[in-house]
Amino acid sequence: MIKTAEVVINSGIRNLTDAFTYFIPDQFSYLDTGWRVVVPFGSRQEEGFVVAVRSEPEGRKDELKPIQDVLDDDPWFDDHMMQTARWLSERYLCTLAEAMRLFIPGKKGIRKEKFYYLNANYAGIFNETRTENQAAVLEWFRRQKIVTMRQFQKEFGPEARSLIEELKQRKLVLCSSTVQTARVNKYESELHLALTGEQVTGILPQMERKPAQFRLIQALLTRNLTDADLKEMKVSRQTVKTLVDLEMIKIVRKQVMRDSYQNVAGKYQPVTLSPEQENAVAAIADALSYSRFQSFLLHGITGSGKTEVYIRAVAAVRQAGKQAIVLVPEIALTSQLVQRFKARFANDVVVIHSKLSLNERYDTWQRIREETAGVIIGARSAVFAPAPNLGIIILDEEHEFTYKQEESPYYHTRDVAMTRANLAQAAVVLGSATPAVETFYDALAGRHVLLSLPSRIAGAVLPQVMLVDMREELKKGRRSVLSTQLEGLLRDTIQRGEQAIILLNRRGHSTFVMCRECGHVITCRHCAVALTYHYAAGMMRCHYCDAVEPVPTLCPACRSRYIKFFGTGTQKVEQELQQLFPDCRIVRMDQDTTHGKLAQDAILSDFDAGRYDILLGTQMVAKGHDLQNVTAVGILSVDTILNIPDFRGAERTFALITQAAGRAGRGDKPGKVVVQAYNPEHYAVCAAANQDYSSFYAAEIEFRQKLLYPPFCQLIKCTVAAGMEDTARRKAEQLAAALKSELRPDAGTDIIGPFPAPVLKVKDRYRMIILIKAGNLDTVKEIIRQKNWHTLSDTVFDVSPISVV
Ligand SMILES: Nc1ncnc2c1ncn2[C@@H]1O[C@H](COP(=O)(O)OP(=O)(O)OP(=O)(O)O)[C@@H](O)[C@H]1O
Ligand SMILES: [Zn+2]
Repeated sequence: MIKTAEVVINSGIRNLTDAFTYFIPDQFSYLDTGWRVVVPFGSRQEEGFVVAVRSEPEGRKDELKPIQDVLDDDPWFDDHMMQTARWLSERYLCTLAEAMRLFIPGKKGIRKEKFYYLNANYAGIFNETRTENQAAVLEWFRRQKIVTMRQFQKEFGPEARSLIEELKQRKLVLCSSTVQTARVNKYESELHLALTGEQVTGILPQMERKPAQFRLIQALLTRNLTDADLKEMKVSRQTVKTLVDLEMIKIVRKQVMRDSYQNVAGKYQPVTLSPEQENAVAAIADALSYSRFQSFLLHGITGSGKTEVYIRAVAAVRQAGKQAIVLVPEIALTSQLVQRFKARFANDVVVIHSKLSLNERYDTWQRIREETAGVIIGARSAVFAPAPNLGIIILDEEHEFTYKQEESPYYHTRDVAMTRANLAQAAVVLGSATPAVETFYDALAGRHVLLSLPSRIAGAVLPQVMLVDMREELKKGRRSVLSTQLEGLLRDTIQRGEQAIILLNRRGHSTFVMCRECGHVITCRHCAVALTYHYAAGMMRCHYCDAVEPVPTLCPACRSRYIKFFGTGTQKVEQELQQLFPDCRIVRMDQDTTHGKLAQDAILSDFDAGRYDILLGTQMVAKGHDLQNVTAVGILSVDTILNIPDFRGAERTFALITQAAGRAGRGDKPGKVVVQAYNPEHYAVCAAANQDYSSFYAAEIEFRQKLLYPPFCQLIKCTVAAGMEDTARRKAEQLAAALKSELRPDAGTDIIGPFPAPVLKVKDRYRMIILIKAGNLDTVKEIIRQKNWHTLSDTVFDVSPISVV
């Protein structure tokens, strides 16, 4: 019998749904499910994941290719990860490899490197073809034996590439490639004593005449020393060498873990929990003590102290020797939370985010796997952190849409968290002031234990909200984007030396550029949307594909000169504010001002330190910040979201207004909020102005039930894209027809569309949408899988989409 492995290939190719069988050579006989390996695949070498091993008859050996190499010292995927990956691939219609790669740092575990060497038979050809230049290169090659392109470029500069190509064509130089793990460990040497303490005491007196050696040995008696320590102690290399040669001390190579958050620290100020916090913590701790799966919805109004509850729950988990994953919607906007956790748990905390280098990511993964890190903070991908001993997963601001991945696999972090925790018999805490409608529905149905924090900490109250009807303002002849009421509120606030936040969910200066004569709106060449005017850059920009164009002086349609800017973005509001309050210090925060790595952090901490009076920006300004001196918030026409034809429009509007309003009056001074709306009668706007989740939920759940939307049905959004509008339409119609004919009429499934996406063209691709609604998606998914529709290159199936448009 021989041993074989079923391997899925980590190549990122979506239509590679099958596993391939490889022969396991004797030296790798220990291989089992979950190992990462290198296998020959076509003419290349690829990374593969072993998903099963078998014994097969000897005869099979000749048909199979062998596994070439093994990537790690132990299996990367444990049993729970494997099960979670299988579940992901079932639920979200992706391949097993696509699901498994979510668990590894970076998308690939291997790196390919090409190297070049002289053709062994070169001598003959060499003599005929030498030019001076080539001779020099060949001579260099002969000395180097094997070179990489990088080494070659270093020696021969920018011409290197064409030189090598030429030599390759003449067969003077040959090329081959190797595969290496993508990971590069970092090591540091450390000095240790090679003698026992007793031996040292014996010889120390004799060393007094050698003060440098004496000092070094004495220091080593208390601790091991790094290079940095030696430098500081001014110990010379010679001293070290002498003692090493005498075998009194030894140099030990030690792996160092890179951690860019190592120096983030703060002082933890223990607080006395409010009775409600106390209840919540007790309920979670109770579930933890039984080590069984339990999920909680922590519904606490803004400023009710949810973070403190998370910290206590995590402390309980750590005390039990288990690990905690704390998920946040966006790491760049969460430095306050990270600081509070670092203050409490110091370097037991690791932070995962997209800007980590691949190597730091590997180090972080290692610390998690070895359980030397117990608190893992990160955005959605951190739900895949390889914690072997999981006790709790927390989702802060669980309603945020960033928890849904908008590319394949289209997973929702909340669902993954529930699945992982269930396997690990761990707890899940979903925290929010404005829970997702589906989450609250599940809590009422008993699927999550509902914990409430109905009041703000330490007697602080929710801010007073004033709802302003902007249509009335216009009737009164006020054309400014700021209502009279908001202008008054800002004036008072600044006069008192307090701060204000203004939210507008559109960046740029003007949201479209139009010819007044013929009505022509300037649109992107690649996308079916109007270009936005950006004042600072003096350019128009597409918010879908980032294309930039100059503002024309003449209308491209009618040659008129009456080009005008319409609509309002954050840049324009900034100008208007500056005109109204010339002495006021204003800072803007939106995608245009936050390109740098820590720009958002810097803006927030400057604002918190009082270096500005007004913080103005897109939704970024509304998220979770706890700023003591902010007493006023202005919310400008956020209800335009309601015009987007999507069933989550009301939920988004309610959450955004409530969260933004919740930034006011968190310190000891009361807050005031002005909400400017064009739809002030809409239940989402009214309920948000009253900061009343229950009345919003009651209205919203009725709407969802009436029109049959989640949680009363399940959805798949299918998008068909093509370079030509006709092609996209035809393909979508064919797919919709095929779906309908495959489904039995009584299957309780509804196929809607195809209809054009609201922005029909993005990046030169036309997009048609088909919506599949069903009480249960199992049959539909089975059909899609059988027909292999999910592997079509121009078709995407988004299971449980965040929006239907
Ligand atoms: N028991 C307590 N005693 C005193 N202060 C507390 C207590 N619990 C929390 N706080 C403080 O109250 C403030 C609000 O808490 P926190 O930021 O956790 O609220 P939150 O519920 O997360 O709010 P949001 O949903 O608006 O982000 C913080 O400054 C926090 O330090
Ligand atoms: Zn565009």
